[in-house]
Amino acid sequence: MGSKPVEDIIESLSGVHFSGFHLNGLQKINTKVEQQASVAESVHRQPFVIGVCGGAASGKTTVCDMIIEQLRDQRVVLVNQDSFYQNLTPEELTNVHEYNFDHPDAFDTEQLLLSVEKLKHGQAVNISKYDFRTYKTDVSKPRKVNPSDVILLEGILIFHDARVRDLMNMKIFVDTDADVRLARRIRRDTVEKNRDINMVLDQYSKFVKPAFDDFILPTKKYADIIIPRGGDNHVAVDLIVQHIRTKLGQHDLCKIYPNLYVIQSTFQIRGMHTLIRDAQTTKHDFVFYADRLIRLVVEHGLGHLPFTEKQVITPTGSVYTGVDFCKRLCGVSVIRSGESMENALRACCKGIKIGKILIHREGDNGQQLIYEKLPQDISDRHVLLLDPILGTGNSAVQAISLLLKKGVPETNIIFLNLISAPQGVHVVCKRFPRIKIVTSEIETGLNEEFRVIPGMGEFGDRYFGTDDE
Ligand SMILES: Nc1ncnc2c1ncn2[C@@H]1O[C@H](COP(=O)(O)OP(=O)(O)O)[C@@H](O)[C@H]1O
Ligand SMILES: Nc1ccn([C@@H]2O[C@H](COP(=O)(O)O)[C@@H](O)[C@H]2O)c(=O)n1
Ligand SMILES: [Mg+2]
Repeated sequence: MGSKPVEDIIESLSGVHFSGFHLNGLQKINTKVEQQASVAESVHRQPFVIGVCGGAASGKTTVCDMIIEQLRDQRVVLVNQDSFYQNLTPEELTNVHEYNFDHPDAFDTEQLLLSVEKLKHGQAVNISKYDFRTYKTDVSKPRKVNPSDVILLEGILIFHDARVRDLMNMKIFVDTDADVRLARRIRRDTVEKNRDINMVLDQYSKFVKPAFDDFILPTKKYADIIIPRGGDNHVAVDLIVQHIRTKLGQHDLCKIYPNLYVIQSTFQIRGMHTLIRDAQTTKHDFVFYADRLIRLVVEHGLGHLPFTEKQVITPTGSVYTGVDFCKRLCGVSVIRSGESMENALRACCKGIKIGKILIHREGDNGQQLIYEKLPQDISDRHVLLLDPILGTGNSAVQAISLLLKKGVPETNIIFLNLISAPQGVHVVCKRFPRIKIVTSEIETGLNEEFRVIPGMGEFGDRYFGTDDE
């Protein structure tokens, strides 16, 4: 390898980076679909689970409906604790007015746990709807509940069992005055459930009120958020939805590594990814949409540079207090695919110096740095390291190690890429906890050939058009 000229190596670069599968035949991709799907299943994103508790008729369902309505662009499912009411024995059915529907034992909590755990792990479950008239859960055809981004768990005793509470990422208690709850309950039970008002009042004083005091109210302390006035409280619901959106926008890895930034996904961004990941996309379109995405990543990365305050006078003679760009910066591209990001960086930072690093994989010896050309004063600069794909993290570790050896402080390095495999993120973030990584999507993982999946193929070949047969 030592005798091979740099140009030859650049020519034969497909396979240098562990990034994306080679486009050497769709058959290869097809035979791997099953395996990729199983990997995808095992590393699926954890849904955000929200528990909504409160007394009967406090407005739990109403609050859930409001959240679902506001999150209509997300996949949200509502799981009602009512669906896990135990079926009554014939004897209990005969004396149904003596049955305590507000006691924790009235629910099949083991079944509820099983269902929610399955949903959390990305599996669909069948959940029956509870029928308040027949007191049965199995009368109607069970509803197939698919795994979703958000799971709302609603019920009077949903905070009672610690194991169920532990499945929740957020706990909401709907706090509505007892008289309002009673008034609503009377209306609901007499009108919707066709029950006799005396029975409703009897049930309330015998079971509902004592159970509220003994089992429901004591779980209010577990709530992260208490909503007074239930569905009338639009401000509280708006804040909750905002929080859920922030959490959904964050990849689980961002919670582990605070220096990992995944740019906020939009349908435009998803659309661009769809195009560049499609093996059928033409070179022209690939370059066009990759450039758009790269520009977004670069702009986001620049946002992490330090700034100084600056005041200017506007044409109206007013003072505008703004900021001045960081001047001491440079780019470093990892040849060859990283060079695809240089134009976007130049377009954003006029006259920016851009250095280059070439890393090659040789046999089983791992990555080898074989070429570097960096600005002499690089140790005084903030460095934007450019490589569109973070796969195993081996190339990134080589590149970052070189920068550190050149005296660049770890905190001055911002690594920009289009897609990152979790494995690469772990490797880089653990080894260099103070660098920043900015990416536009986190991948499912790596296949057995260490290629990123779902990935987008050999980026350099597709971008520079060297993947033609
Ligand atoms: N803010 C509100 N104003 C008026 N009626 C309401 C309000 N919130 C809920 N309700 C009514 O009260 C009843 C109980 O509300 P619901 O959301 O089903 O409570 P829960 O799920 O806690 O039992 C329903 O008939 C609903 O239409
Ligand atoms: N067969 C049943 C089952 C339950 N209840 C009452 O429903 C209340 C819980 O439902 P929410 O929608 O209000 O959360 C609870 O207070 C039970 O008493 C019932 O009346 N009949
Ligand atoms: Mg309800």
